Amino acid sequence: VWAAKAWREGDPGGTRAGRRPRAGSVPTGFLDVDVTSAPLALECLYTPWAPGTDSDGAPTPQDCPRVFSAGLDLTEMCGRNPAHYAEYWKAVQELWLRTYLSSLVLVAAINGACPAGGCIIALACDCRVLADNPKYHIGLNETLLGITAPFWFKDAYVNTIGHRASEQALQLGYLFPPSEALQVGLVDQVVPEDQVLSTALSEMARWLAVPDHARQLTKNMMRKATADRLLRQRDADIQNFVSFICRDSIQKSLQVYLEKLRQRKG
Ligand SMILES: CCCCC/C=C\C/C=C\CC/C=C/CC(=O)SCCNC(=O)CCNC(=O)[C@H](O)C(C)(C)COP(=O)(O)OP(=O)(O)OC[C@H]1O[C@@H](n2cnc3c(N)ncnc32)[C@H](O)[C@@H]1OP(=O)(O)O
Repeated sequence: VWAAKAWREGDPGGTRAGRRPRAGSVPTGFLDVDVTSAPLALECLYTPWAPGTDSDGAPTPQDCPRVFSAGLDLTEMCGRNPAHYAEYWKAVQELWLRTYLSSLVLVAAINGACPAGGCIIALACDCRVLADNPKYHIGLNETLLGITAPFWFKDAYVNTIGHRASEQALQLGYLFPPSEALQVGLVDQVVPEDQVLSTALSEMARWLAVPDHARQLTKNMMRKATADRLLRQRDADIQNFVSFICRDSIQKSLQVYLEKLRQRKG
């Protein structure tokens, strides 16, 4: 995810400088969210979680080829205690709210698989450019893990692809290949893999050409109601998540899913 400031400074690679956790950052287990300077924190957003990385530093696209984001780190939702789940979910909410409500222009350059939590971060951006590779699926696949997408994931989906398409895709846990993602409006452009970053930069230029104050006010006008819905019930959402994830049946489902992933690897 590239944010406007780094682009303006002509140094998108400068985003790498912020990879390591800094003082004031919240260890989320998938990304370090700087609670002291929200807009700055967004400059170093990369992927929530990707194979081969850990919470010591956010991965870069180069570190994890083929994966934009594997979604939320399932090991954070398995075999832990309720206090851990509550803290984790609060951080997930915080990440989404800050991304979704950012006044910066955010363009998602999606150069790999983008399931669930990865999709939700991409959806929080203003625009999505996806590499044309049949393996790069995007969508909310929670039901296939035996879990439910929270209402605010669903809201972001509905806002982007509409009610009927969301209803179907959410129930089926469907992951869209690039051509279908474009067709349904889940992404805005599908381009050859080596053109993802240049296309994202062109998109960024297009959005930045609009007077900032007008664009920001409009963005806020369009997004406020959705964000407010979560803001009004953040604590209840955390409690729902904790009681849901603590269920024996859900823990079992997640463990089975993780085990399948590990076996698939071997
Ligand atoms: C009625 C009341 C309702 C109340 C509801 C309230 C709240 C809602 C409740 C819960 C919502 C929780 C929301 C979760 C959102 C998510 O993001 S869930 C995560 C979804 N992600 C996935 O399904 C992706 C799974 N991964 C893959 O498909 C592949 O890994 C990949 C991304 C396509 C990459 O493939 P690749 O071949 O490159 O890598 P590997 O498959 O070999 O993976 C390597 C390694 O990584 C492990 N792993 C993969 N994904 C995850 C993950 N998301 N978390 C943790 N670990 C992961 C994989 O197991 C391998 O591990 P290793 O063998 O130990 O190296």
